[in-house]
Amino acid sequence: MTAGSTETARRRQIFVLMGVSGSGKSTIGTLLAQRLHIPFLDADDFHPQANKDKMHAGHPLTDEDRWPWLATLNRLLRDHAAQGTGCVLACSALREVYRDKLADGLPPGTVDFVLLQGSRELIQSRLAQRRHEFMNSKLLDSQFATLETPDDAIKVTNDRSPDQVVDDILQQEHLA
Ligand SMILES: Nc1ncnc2c1ncn2[C@@H]1O[C@H](COP(=O)(O)OP(=O)(O)OP(=O)(O)O)[C@@H](O)[C@H]1O
Ligand SMILES: O=C(O)[C@H](O)[C@@H](O)[C@H](O)[C@H](O)CO
Repeated sequence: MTAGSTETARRRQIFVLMGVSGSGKSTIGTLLAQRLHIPFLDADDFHPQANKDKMHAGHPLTDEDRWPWLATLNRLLRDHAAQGTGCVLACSALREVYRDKLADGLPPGTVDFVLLQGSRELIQSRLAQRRHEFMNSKLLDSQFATLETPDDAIKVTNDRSPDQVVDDILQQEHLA
C-alpha cells in the first residue's frame, strides 16, 4: 500500500473496540480515533435509560435488552459508511450474534473488531478505582461469562500504556 492509500484506508475504516466492562474500550478507542483523525463513538451513550437503570442495579442485560440498542448502533455505523468516513466505536459486542448485528448491511471488510483482553484481576482492580455513570462492577463475572471470543478479531492485551496498545492495533491492522 502506498502512503496515500494507507491514509485513505485509515479514514474509511470502522473499528469496533470490544470486550468486557473495564477492558479499556473507551480509553483505547478515544486514543485510536485521535491517532486516525476519525470520530469516536461510545455505545454507552446510546443505551436506553431502562438498560442503564438495570445495570446500575446490578442486573446483567439480556439479549432482548440489547437488540434495540444494537440496531441503533448498526444504523450509526451504516451512516458513517455511507458518508465514506470511518469511526471508532467502543461497544462490548460480547456475543457473535451481536457482532453480526453491528456489521449487518455493511460492505465486507468495512468493520474491524478489536478485542481488548486482560486478566479478571487487572480489570477488577481498574474498575474498583473508576467511577462510571451507570455500570456496576459486580457485573464483571457475567460480562466474562457472556463473552464469546471472536476468531477473526484483532486481539490485544491492554496491560501496557494506552499508546503502546494503540501502536499494537495499528501494526496488526498494517496501518502503522
Ligand atoms: N492501558 C491502561 N493503563 C492504565 N489504566 C487503564 C488502561 N486502559 C484503561 N485503563 C483504566 O481502566 C478503567 C476502565 O477503562 P475504560 O473505562 O476505558 O473501559 P471500558 O471498557 O470502556 O469500560 P465500560 O465498558 O465499563 O465503559 C478506566 O479507569 C481507565 O482509565
Ligand atoms: O453489553 C453490555 O452488557 C453493555 O454494553 C455493558 O458492557 C455496558 O454498557 C458497559 O460495559 C458499561 O460501560
